[in-house]
Amino acid sequence: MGRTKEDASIGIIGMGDMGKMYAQRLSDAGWRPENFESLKQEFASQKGVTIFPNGHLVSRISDYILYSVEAGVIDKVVAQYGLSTKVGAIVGGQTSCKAPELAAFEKHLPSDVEIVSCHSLHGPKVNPQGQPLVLIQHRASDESLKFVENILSSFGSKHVYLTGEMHDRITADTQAVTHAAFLSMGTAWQANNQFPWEHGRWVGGIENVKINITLRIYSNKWHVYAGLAILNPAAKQQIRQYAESVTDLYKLMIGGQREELKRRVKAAGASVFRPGSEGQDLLLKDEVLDRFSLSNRPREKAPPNSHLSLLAIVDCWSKLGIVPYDHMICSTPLFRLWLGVTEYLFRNQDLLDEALDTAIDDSTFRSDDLEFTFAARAWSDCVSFGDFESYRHRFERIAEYFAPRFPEAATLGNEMMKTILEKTTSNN
Ligand SMILES: NC(=O)C1=CN([C@@H]2O[C@H](COP(=O)(O)OP(=O)(O)OC[C@H]3O[C@@H](n4cnc5c(N)ncnc54)[C@H](OP(=O)(O)O)[C@@H]3O)[C@@H](O)[C@H]2O)C=CC1
Ligand SMILES: O=C(O)C(=O)Cc1ccc(O)cc1
Repeated sequence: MGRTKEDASIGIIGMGDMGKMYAQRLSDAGWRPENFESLKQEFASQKGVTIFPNGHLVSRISDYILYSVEAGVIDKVVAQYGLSTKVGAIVGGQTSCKAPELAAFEKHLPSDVEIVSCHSLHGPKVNPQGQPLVLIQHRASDESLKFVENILSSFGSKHVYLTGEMHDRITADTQAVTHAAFLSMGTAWQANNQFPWEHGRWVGGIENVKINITLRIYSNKWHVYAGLAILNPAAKQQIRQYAESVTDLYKLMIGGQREELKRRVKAAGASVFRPGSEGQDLLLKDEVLDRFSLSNRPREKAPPNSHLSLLAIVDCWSKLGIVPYDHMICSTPLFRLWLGVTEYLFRNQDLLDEALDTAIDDSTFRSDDLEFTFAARAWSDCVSFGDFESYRHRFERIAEYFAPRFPEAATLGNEMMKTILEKTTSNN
């Protein structure tokens, strides 16, 4: 069948945040009866978008059908609508973990249907221009891949071609472990009953990024983070290694093993931040980091921090043989910020030594670091057990604690993301 972008009909099943973002940029969209009326109103003025009452009606008329539902329900939803797919159509998914999505397609779609999946590596409020967009030619001709590429070209994203397996391995590094670190920071702050920026110890620079990103994650939907961690086989091992690195380093800190701590952290640093990179520009700089503070204390008053979360991610990358710069092409904004603050610490020897000495000499951080260690292990267990409900429970309990602060953090966080993203593109 001769398909051209102009006469193609595109259907989206799952009109949540990402589905709506796609629909606004693309064509036809479909939804289920309970949301039908409100979506019809919401999209009434959007030219070229038709809201249908369910996924059957979307599937039977669309040339490209995109499932944009929670990763945890993909099998159920494809089982529901897959058989209604138009003969010869192409199907894809926008879920964050491809193993269950592609398995659902193989299991439930008729054999004449081709499969080209995708994944926008950013949230629904980030401008897709220049951000990575993964394309997976799973069961499709080159012509069909081109057709999908053409449809999605209006996003202006950078196309990255991967298999489903490669996608899951890379996003376990870039997304799942990054989220585990920020989730653990929020858990530790909540356990110690502190809004960190109201506390003299948590101000300026790196701390701004930690706080803003943590609040950003907790103000989002739990299922996005649960799905991409629990359903991704590679993520469990990596999150476990992060928790082990946190625990090992914490034990060295409370044991007063300065030399061993320094040796281990510096060896890890040398394997991640290879010699020769000293002259390169840092992803993040002081003036950018300092601009987005929820606290009103100036930088000079910011006392040193042990930065256990950052020391541990470098130890974790080193233990897993991960060179994070290799993943830049397939990175999310949060990952680039996370790498940016880590690099900021590790490429400044004075700052790194100060953090390591603080970790040994200054007991002010012990209770925070203890709670952080508990939290990293608890999130790792939660992901390993694969229990969505306990993940949800943990996430929502902590989100509730920070909820009164979401509005101010969102305003500042959005500005911070925008400014920092301009400086940390996936080209770096
Ligand atoms: N948010 C993000 O930052 C990103 C998310 N993703 C991925 O995109 C996917 C969607 O995420 P997001 O949009 O944020 O989440 P949302 O919760 O906003 O959207 C999911 C949507 O799927 C709908 N849905 C569930 N079951 C059905 C069904 N049987 N028929 C029709 N619709 C159904 C839900 O409807 P209802 O609410 O009525 O149940 C909901 O509107 C996820 O897999 C996520 O991992 C990818 C990149 C970024
Ligand atoms: O940047 C991040 O890691 C986010 O938290 C936003 C996000 C969430 C899920 C995705 O599949 C892609 C991006």
